[in-house]
Amino acid sequence: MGSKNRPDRYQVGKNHSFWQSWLHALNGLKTVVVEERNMRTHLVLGTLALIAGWLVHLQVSEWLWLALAIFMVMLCEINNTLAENLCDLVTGPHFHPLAKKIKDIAAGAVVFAAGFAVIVGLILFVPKLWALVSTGL
Ligand SMILES: Nc1ncnc2c1ncn2[C@@H]1O[C@H](COP(=O)(O)OP(=O)(O)OP(=O)(O)O)[C@@H](O)[C@H]1O
Repeated sequence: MGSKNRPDRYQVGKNHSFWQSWLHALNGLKTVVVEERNMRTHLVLGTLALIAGWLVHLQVSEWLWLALAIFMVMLCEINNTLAENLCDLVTGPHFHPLAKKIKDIAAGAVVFAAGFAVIVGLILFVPKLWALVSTGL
């Protein structure tokens, strides 16, 4: 059955099972990836950071910091998408100062988390790259 004909297409009540909740949650994540270019950028950068971590043999605690940084950015981007969609639902195509405030704050949270990720990246990778360069010289 195509997605357009699924019985839950116009569902407004509670989910009937754990699996239905799970499917809707996965669908929400897919929507963020498909609709938000910034989320795809975060995914690419996060993957590159994981590959870099594997190349420089991060320790377990370092992997945890890296994972935290990546997840924080993505969580904030998901939240940002949520705020954008809620504002668009309420205001439609019209300007509203509160919509601007909400969207700008949600975007600010992404920048804040990205700043944390940059700091974590610098702390983890700069010493290892420095050690590689200095042993290579
Ligand atoms: N209805 C509105 N009323 C007032 N300002 C708005 C409204 N919609 C958008 N804006 C302003 O335009 C900016 C961009 O809008 P929006 O967040 O929808 O686009 P976006 O390109 O998806 O943003 P992002 O780069 O954060 O993902 C907002 O941060 C906000 O400043």
